[in-house]
Amino acid sequence: MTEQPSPTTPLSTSPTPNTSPAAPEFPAATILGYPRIGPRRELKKAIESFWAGRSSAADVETAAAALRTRTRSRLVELGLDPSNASIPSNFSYYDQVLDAAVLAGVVPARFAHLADPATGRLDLAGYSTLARGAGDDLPLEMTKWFDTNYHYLVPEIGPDTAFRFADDRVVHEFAEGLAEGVLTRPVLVGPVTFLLLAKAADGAPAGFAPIDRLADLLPVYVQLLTALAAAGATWVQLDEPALVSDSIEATPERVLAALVEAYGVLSTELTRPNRPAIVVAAPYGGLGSALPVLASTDVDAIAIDLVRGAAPTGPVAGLETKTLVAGVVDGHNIWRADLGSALDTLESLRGLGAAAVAVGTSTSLLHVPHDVEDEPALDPTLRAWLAFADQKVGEVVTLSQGLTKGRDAVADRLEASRAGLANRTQAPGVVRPEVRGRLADLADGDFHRGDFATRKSEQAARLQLPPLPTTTIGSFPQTPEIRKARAAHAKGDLTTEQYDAEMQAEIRRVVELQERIGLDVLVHGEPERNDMVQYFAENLDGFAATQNGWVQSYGSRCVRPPILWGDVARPAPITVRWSTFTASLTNKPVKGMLTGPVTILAWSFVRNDQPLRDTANQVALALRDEIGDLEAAGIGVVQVDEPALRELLPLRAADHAAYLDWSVASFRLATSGVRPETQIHTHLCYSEFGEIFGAIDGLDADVTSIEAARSRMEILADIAAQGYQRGIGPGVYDIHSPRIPSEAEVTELLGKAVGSVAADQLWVNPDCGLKTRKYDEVIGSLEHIVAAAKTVRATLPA
Ligand SMILES: CN1c2c(nc(N)[nH]c2=O)NC[C@@H]1CNc1ccc(C(=O)N[C@@H](CCC(=O)N[C@@H](CCC(=O)N[C@@H](CCC(=O)O)C(=O)O)C(=O)O)C(=O)O)cc1
Ligand SMILES: N[C@@H](CCS)C(=O)O
Ligand SMILES: [Zn+2]
Repeated sequence: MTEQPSPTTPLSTSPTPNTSPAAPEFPAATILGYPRIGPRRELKKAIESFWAGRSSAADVETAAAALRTRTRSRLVELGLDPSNASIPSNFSYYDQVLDAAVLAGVVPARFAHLADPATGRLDLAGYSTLARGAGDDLPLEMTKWFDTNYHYLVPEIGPDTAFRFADDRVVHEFAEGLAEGVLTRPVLVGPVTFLLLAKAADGAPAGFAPIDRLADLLPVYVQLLTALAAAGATWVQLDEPALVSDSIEATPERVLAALVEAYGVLSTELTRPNRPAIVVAAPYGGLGSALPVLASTDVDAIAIDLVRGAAPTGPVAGLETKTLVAGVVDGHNIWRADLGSALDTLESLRGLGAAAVAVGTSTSLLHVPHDVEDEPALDPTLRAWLAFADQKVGEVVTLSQGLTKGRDAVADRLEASRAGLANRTQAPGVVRPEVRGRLADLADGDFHRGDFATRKSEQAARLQLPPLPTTTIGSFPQTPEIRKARAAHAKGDLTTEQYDAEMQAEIRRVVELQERIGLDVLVHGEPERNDMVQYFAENLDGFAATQNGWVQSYGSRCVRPPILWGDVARPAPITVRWSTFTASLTNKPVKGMLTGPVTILAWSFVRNDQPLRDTANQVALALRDEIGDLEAAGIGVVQVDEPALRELLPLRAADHAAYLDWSVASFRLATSGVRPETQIHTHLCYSEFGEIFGAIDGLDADVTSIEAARSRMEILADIAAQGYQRGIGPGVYDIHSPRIPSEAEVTELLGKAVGSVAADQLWVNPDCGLKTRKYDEVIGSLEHIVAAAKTVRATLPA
């Protein structure tokens, strides 16, 4: 964030014809992006230290620059060419969509005072405030990035938003690479996706959509491309994943028209060498009808996802002037590629008539950990089946050599790939007959509970709850002490007995706190869990956990997705001792807490050798046994979280029904073995749920808690309109923000809720778990929630 960008100049209204000289050759091997957080989460540590006031913005910049240097030199070492734009420059301090907003000066009015009045630029503190909020000023909304566990910040755009080229960090980082002898390829969110992912700013007239502002935004991209060309960039990558999704709030015609307009302007308004050559990348799925449209524009290369999407079956008009970048190496999962069949695919693409075919990854490698060689504790047999980001770079390089020099040139690596895959099918644990037998014996009755009315009255008699019962979603703050204890236990500095005693002490504190605040259904707070998926994976057969396999989930927050490699079974009860210990501390009902099968799959790297339905049902059977044990131990309420139910929804509408069929069935398989008086809850968050409302109903949970605070309960009207009968807990406290909602605010939200759904359906709870919050925020918020529930209860007819 150093140099001054040039002031905005208006675009001429009639594009000049494209008279550019031929584009420079696209690199034969590339990746669409590389992890940004660092192999030891260096960026997370640097930025969190800045937020905590322990270091300066300059310290963060030093750490970030070191990370970028390391990335460039590592990619050269792995075989990418430093001289031909094969190395992406895709750094971000928090999120690439936020970066695009900041680049274009899209700062919501509530944060406008943070920007430099002359340039519109934000410093690191201002940039962080957009992401994290300040006082009563809410941060940008965060939501799922396509069907991944990455989350982006949603830009707010209105009819009057002034676009300007406000931040040239991308240019600066390009120049930084060049100074080190590496000609990188800057990567940005493309203009169409940027606007399609944005939401209308508050106060925008009905019917306004951010994509209506495309013509006003494009001059910023023109200026950016000009600045990049002046700095020496030969290629720029514009990511347009919105093109592969049907869940975008615009008609397909509108999206395609925007595509033509955007790339028409960008490729003809400027002629090379006044702009870099443009590669448009479409990760996460097939382009469908957008491919011929994109091919008809003057962009210079198109990167397609051939892991999720299929190659076109015949020549595509317009491709003859473009490079087709074939994403044959999976950027989204960690299995080693079948190099032989990838080469078959690459060779077949020659028939499409493209000017050249280059080898790439299907998506950015943002979604996979850095290096499998950094996992010394992994079983060597399993390790040989895996490719993390660094190994995928090697695969891309090998494939490009195979494509250009012939298979003989890479025969040894093709053979190693084949042998690795052959061994995978034979290894012990991959197929367990007893698990397969149990699945084969399932009958329809295993997926259904009895009727809801009976369940409702039996549960009411057992639980004796007041109207508008209050509860939380499960986790309480994961304090540094808890994390330190877990790290010490892992190192052997704390015995298991000592560790368990510390966790029990934490549970005792959490129970006392909930009783003091007056919550109705208590939780144990999940202190013993490093993560809601990893913890279960560590306790189930068929999974492996990593030590350093961190993947960015949002901002500075990371996860270590487990590797689901074999048939899944539960060797012993997992949560029962924690829940029964909790129940022994209180007379109030205690809610057992589990993660559901779909979410366990969504947040793991899942085996790709059998249908997801079968893997989900294996996980579901393990959970069904766990729920049975909780019930037998006297736990009357069990919550099975499915925050990722919406995340795995396929991007193409045609694939929805099949997905919802298996995902809903796996939840029901997990939860339908209980007696009517046992209350099953589920919890959903991090997404818009309108599209899958029928599936939520189909889960047949007695109570569903759902994110709603930020959208001010809008979802409830839909729920009521659909005749939903079961319990519903719309979140009244946005846990993504450090802000403590006032009692009056929660009372107002609850008042709205009782106006939408029947009071006897309504539960009162936060939006999500409290693990990322601090105790001082949580205590105040929960006190306000309980007080508001009491106030609204008093208004209900007797
Ligand atoms: C609910 N969400 C989740 C998603 N995905 C998951 N897999 N899990 C989720 O909960 N997706 C949607 C949402 C939002 N996403 C996230 C993702 C990540 C976090 C989060 O808080 N991550 C933590 C790391 C959690 C973890 O694994 N903790 C471990 C290790 C902790 C650690 O860093 N240890 C230190 C040593 C400790 C010390 O000495 O102080 C180390 O290893 O260096 C644990 O607790 O044991 C994060 O910090 O990023 C939240 C929501
Ligand atoms: N039970 C989990 C759900 C998060 S989505 C928690 O409370 O953290
Ligand atoms: Zn949640």
